Amino acid sequence: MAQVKICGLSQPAHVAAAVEAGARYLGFVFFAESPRAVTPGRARALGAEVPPGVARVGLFVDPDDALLQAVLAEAHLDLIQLHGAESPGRVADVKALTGLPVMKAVGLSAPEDLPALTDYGLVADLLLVDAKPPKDAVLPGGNGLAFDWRLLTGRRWLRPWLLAGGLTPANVAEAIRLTGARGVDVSSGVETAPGVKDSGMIRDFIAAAS
Ligand SMILES: O=C(O)c1ccccc1NCC(=O)[C@H](O)[C@H](O)COP(=O)(O)O
Repeated sequence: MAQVKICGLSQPAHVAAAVEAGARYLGFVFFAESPRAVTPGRARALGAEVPPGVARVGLFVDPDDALLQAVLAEAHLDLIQLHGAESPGRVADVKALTGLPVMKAVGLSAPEDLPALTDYGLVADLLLVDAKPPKDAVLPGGNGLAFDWRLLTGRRWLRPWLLAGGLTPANVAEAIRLTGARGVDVSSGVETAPGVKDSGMIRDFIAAAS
C-alpha cells in the first residue's frame, strides 16, 4: 500500500475519515490565498486527536521566519511542506529554524525540471513530485493538474518521495503502477468544490491507493 497524504484539510469529519481510512499524512495549508487555508488555532484543534504514526504537515509557500515561528507556537506540526520557490539553502534554513523535517515540493512539466529533484534531495527529508502550475495560476499547488507520469520512469532520487498532481480515486492506482510511487498526495481530487473535501472520496482514494 502506498502511504497517503490528504492535503488541505479544514474540517474534523474529514480528518477523522482520513485517519480511519489509513492516511499517513494530514496536510494543513498556511497560505492565505488558498480556499483550504486554516489558522494555526484551527490546525491545532484538527490535529489534537491524531494518533501516533500519522504526521501533521504544515504547508507553506515561501514563508518568512516570523510566519513559521507564529504557526509553530500554536499548531503542533510534525513535518513542514515547502510549496513555493524556496531555494535549497532556504530549505536547510527552515529545517534548522523549526527543528522539523522538511518536504520540498518540486513541479514537473518537462525533462528539464527533473534535476531540481536531485538538488533538493541533498537537503530535504522528503520530496513531493507535483505538476508544475500554469503561469497564471493563483496557487502553486492544489490545482488538480497532472503531469506526464512517464517522466518518472526509471528515476531514483536521494530521498523518499510522494507523487502529487491531479490524482483522484479513479486514477491513483494506475499512477502508482506507472511510477512506482510509494507515497501519494491529493487535495482537489477528493473535493466536490475548491476547498470542500468529501469523506467518501477520501475513503475511496485511500482504498484505491492500497
Ligand atoms: O492545496 C492548496 O490550496 C495549496 C495552496 C498552495 C500551495 C500548495 C497547495 N497544495 C499543494 C498540495 O500539497 C496538493 O496536495 C498537491 O499540489 C496536489 O494537489 P491536487 O492536484 O489538487 O491534488
